[in-house]
Amino acid sequence: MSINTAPASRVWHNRRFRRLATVMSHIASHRWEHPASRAPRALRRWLTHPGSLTARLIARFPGFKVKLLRQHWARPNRDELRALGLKRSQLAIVREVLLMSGNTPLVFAHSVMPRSALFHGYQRLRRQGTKPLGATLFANPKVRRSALAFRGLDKRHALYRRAEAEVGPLPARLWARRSRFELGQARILVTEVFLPAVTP
Ligand SMILES: C=C(O[C@@H]1C=C(C(=O)O)C=C[C@H]1O)C(=O)O
Repeated sequence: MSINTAPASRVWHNRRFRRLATVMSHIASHRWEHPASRAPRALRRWLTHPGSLTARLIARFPGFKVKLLRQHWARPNRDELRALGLKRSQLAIVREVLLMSGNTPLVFAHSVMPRSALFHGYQRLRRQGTKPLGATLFANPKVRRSALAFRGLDKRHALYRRAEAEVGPLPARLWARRSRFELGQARILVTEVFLPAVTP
């Protein structure tokens, strides 16, 4: 019977390396990334569509409507603060909607609009109501959109849990995209979580 005679230090280093590899792969699977290559093929065209998601949904689904869930002052999630360059203490208006086809939810959208953006550039968004955000943003030629970033979401992510709270049980993994809409110095962050009905 061979006994593992590797010096204790090498065993320790292997354990440490395995732990580091586990942490790195956890971070990697929880990073917003640019290629949507890991997303299901059927969803990739939706995820990477550069234009208005509202317009694309209206073209493909009957009875489009925006169900406003809430639009309130709140503290953005930690990864949203980073994406908008905000400090932890800074509040923003958080707008959450379901984009629907009749009574079927298609997308859970979560938009973060910092106070500075609402008073310097995006004044009209304070009273957006059930008018799709995209109708306002894409109508303004001065608005610039950042590159789209993508990630898979599961129960560990706050936006997965919010979507599930609104629409009920969901598949274990959803795919989302997000981008910044910039108007001069003003910027808002829009995240769209795609629900199963988008790719029936
Ligand atoms: C940015 C767009 O606006 C859509 C409508 C939203 C809303 O009304 O809150 C939020 C995100 C988008 O899915 C778009 O149509 O691309």
